[in-house]
Amino acid sequence: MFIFYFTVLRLHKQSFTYYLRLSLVSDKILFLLNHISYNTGKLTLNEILVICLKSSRKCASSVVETVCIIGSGNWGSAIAKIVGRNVQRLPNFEKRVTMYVYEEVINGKKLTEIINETHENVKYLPGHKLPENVVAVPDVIEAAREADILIFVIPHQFIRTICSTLLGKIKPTAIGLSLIKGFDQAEGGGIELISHIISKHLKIQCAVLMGANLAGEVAEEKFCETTIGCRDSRVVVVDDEDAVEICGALKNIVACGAGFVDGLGLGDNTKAAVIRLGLMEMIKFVDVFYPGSKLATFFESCGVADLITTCYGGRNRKVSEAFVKSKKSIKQLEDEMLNGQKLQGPITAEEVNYMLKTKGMEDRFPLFTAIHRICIGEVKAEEMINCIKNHPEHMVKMEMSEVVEES
Ligand SMILES: NC(=O)C1=CN([C@@H]2O[C@H](COP(=O)(O)OP(=O)(O)OC[C@H]3O[C@@H](n4cnc5c(N)ncnc54)[C@H](O)[C@@H]3O)[C@@H](O)[C@H]2O)C=CC1
Ligand SMILES: O=C(CO)COP(=O)(O)O
Repeated sequence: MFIFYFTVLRLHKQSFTYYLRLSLVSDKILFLLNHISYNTGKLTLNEILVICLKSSRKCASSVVETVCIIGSGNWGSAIAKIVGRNVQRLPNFEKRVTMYVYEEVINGKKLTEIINETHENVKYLPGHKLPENVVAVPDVIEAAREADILIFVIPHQFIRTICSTLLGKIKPTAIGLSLIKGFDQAEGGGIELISHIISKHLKIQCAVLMGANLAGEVAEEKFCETTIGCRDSRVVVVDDEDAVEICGALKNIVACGAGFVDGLGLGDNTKAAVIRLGLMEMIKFVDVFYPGSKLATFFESCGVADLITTCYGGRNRKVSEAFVKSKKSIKQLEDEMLNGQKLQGPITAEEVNYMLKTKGMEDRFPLFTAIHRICIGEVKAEEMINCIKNHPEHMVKMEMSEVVEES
């Protein structure tokens, strides 16, 4: 198994050959991203992609690929806007894109009907028109049945149900791309990556896309980067796809910590400390449980950039701040503040804690542990201060300075 990953900021003419080579096997997922280099004045990803597609064997054999988006929340709808537009202007894609919508009734009318009539997801991405070729479908089997490319973008707690519904109902040749940030609990006290659940249950390859991608800003077509992790034996770069995905899940826990700090009014210096210590725990987590990953991955968009954007502009931060100020439960605030959107951080903290506790390793990840305990009301948010002050990262530094002084 091999992987490639890239940060879109690196796209410029010099790297063209490199991407051309990669695209021969990864063209299916690259088409998503043309918006990212929007307005850079450099060779855009879309330009590269169009040329790549023309050179690919797939194009020569004129295979037409069908895309299905499984999910229609805030991020799912933003992605649908981009994908719907790109398939219209790229060859070799079926123009009709299906989008699975978890049906609900809004002001007496089904959300799927509203989307198909007004081309707007009025609940999860209001104010943005979706392309007319994006069709909302309430039955996930019907939405996915004909798809060659399945883009998974639902809150992570629903992935197992969706996978069991889709089992045996999709094309065996389909490939997956997961945009889902989170984990699931594995039997015996561990965690399972969402892309692994998809691959294992549906028996398809599944790449991941993670990055500093607040959906609202992406929908507004503001510049952003992202990181793709993709296993494909014909692509040789680094074997770090798990780390890309784990970054996306863990940063949501740290964002809750940043929200607690905001709620306590502790200021930007303290928040920066939480972000830094959170990053250190993310690195250690991957080192301990997924050894062999590359430190460089944490400096891609999926790592430090996503951590920063979520700790400043994300929903996990926002609700966690309100949690401290209001004394209501996280669940209550999620329902009151997010209008159906779902938080991933508190459940991910619980999943991670389930594993750390089973393995007797809570002490080695004190920030993740404290954030979980605060989320479930076991300790007060003020505990964050002790946790930061006594974090083992400081102890390591002290020991090192003592050694220097002694010598
Ligand atoms: N919103 C953002 O800025 C970003 C989100 N993500 C990730 O994308 C994933 C999806 O998040 P969003 O699109 O933001 O969703 P969301 O939180 O905005 O919306 C929740 C979605 O879940 C659906 N839903 C509710 N109950 C369901 C059920 N029982 N089964 C299936 N679906 C159900 C709702 O209909 C809605 O579409 C998450 O893992 C999130 O971390 C990643 C990058 C950015
Ligand atoms: O993942 C995100 C941005 O990349 C969104 O984070 P929130 O779920 O905290 O809004």
